[in-house]
Amino acid sequence: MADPVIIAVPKGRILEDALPLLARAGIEPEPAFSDEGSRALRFATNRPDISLIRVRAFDVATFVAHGAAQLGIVGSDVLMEFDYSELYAPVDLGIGRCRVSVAEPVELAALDDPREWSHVRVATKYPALTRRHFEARGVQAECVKLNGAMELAPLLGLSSRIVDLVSSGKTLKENGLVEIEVIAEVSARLIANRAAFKMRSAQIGPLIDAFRQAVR
Ligand SMILES: Nc1ncnc2c1ncn2[C@@H]1O[C@H](COP(=O)(O)OP(=O)(O)OP(=O)(O)O)[C@@H](O)[C@H]1O
Ligand SMILES: O=P(O)(O)OC[C@H]1O[C@H](OP(=O)(O)OP(=O)(O)O)[C@H](O)[C@@H]1O
Repeated sequence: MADPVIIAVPKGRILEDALPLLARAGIEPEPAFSDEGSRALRFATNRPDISLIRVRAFDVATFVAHGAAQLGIVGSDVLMEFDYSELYAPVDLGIGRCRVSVAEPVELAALDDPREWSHVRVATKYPALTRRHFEARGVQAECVKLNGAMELAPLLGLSSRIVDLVSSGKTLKENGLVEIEVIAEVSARLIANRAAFKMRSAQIGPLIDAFRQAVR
């Protein structure tokens, strides 16, 4: 039998919504997969030709881009940050909906005019996306890379603005920040390694179709 197709799935918040989607696509992982307490990283499924790995959200794109996994589920925020040419993102899965936005303290927003900026210092998990966004309108962005808790940066003087994910807006509100600009809408995508998609189309093509059907 051909090697199993490996699907990389992020742990964290997308995992919960990804499980019903996998089930609708006919993929039932072994029970340990949805047990956050399990230390295993690779899991079997009801399909002997498919196995799953559970990795950090940003690493899903890396595993698939390098062909270590053939398919993956990842937020479009991650795809925009990395911009990997080896990835093909054929299906919008409609889960993990949020937006990438610029935010700043309420008091600053009352006086601020973003059209006058020529330079901005931003704390973010998305430095490439942020630089690209501001460059497009002639603003130089100096990014301080953080991996979480971006909302603390303005409170503690690390940067006056942040670029982060916003969904309900609760995190911004509780930290005295307001959204001043939406950079992009985000949702999770099914991604495929382009070379694997070409070389193993008989295995991977029907799986992509199964995900397409599952989101209908
Ligand atoms: N508030 C949110 N609402 C909806 N989707 C979100 C939200 N926050 C994050 N996401 C989506 O879920 C993905 C993973 O986010 P999550 O917060 O689980 O990762 P993380 O904890 O930052 O990851 P890691 O622990 O690997 O750094 C994001 O890339 C994004 O696409
Ligand atoms: O607008 P809201 O509904 O409040 O959601 C936004 C929050 O969700 C994400 O963080 P998450 O909770 O995933 O934690 P993290 O800091 O580990 O990324 C994001 O980084 C924001 O902090």
